Amino acid sequence: MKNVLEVKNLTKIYQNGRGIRDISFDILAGDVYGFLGPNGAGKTTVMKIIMGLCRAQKGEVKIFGHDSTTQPERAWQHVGAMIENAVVYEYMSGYKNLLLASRFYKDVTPARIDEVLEMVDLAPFKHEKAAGYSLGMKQRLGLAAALLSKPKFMILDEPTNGLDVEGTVKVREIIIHLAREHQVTFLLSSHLIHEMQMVCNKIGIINNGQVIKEGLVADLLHNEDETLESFFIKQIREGREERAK
Ligand SMILES: Nc1ncnc2c1ncn2[C@@H]1O[C@H](COP(=O)(O)OP(=O)(O)OP(=O)(O)O)[C@@H](O)[C@H]1O
Repeated sequence: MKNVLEVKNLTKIYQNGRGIRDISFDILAGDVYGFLGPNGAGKTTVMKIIMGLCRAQKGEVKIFGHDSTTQPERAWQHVGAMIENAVVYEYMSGYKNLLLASRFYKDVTPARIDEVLEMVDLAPFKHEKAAGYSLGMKQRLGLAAALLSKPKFMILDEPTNGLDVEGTVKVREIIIHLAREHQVTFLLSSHLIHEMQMVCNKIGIINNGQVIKEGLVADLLHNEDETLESFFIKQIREGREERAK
């Protein structure tokens, strides 16, 4: 199985002394990799570095074998990402927002814009100004933008942030469909651990800027009663007790 993402010894310490330390992990083709961690653990920082939105002090990132610092265009060529909040121009319609986003890519046609609007259930609202969209609709517009170029690897930071139950289920269905039918590989972060258990085959738990546990969900959960949520809480509490010693 080929490596889609290789992260090695990534370190970034902000001026306040917080950040991430020596983070390493790989994502293989076909993985739906869930990044789990409490608030402030470092998930967004890792994703931002992978996408070149901030710079690491140490370490390297390779995407499809291309170094993100020395070969950024090749590294990000087949990547779709939504990190932190969706970038939405409020004074434009949903459709025009996507038209603007499509200029970054060579082959995105108006038909593809309509296709992604359908996928995220925004087609009926496509000519309305985004200023009138709810938070969940803006989030779905951001996801539509990330889907535009038919990426082979998607990085989604809290993709269900602000979505209602139906929106959350919709995002889950999109991820499962793309992973199964189109072999799209994913790196996802979410606080909704139950959601992550439904879509991810592999997880990495990050706490205090370090990966403290990683593996296939099927290998990590030892008995039928154990859920990803109970496993996660156990790891975080054990880590806290260890640090208190
Ligand atoms: N620009 C910044 N300046 C200073 N500190 C920062 C900055 N961005 C993040 N941090 C700190 O780095 C640590 C990791 O933050 P990060 O946003 O990566 O965590 P996270 O796991 O994504 O959190 P959340 O689940 O709350 O989104 C936190 O302690 C945070 O306060």
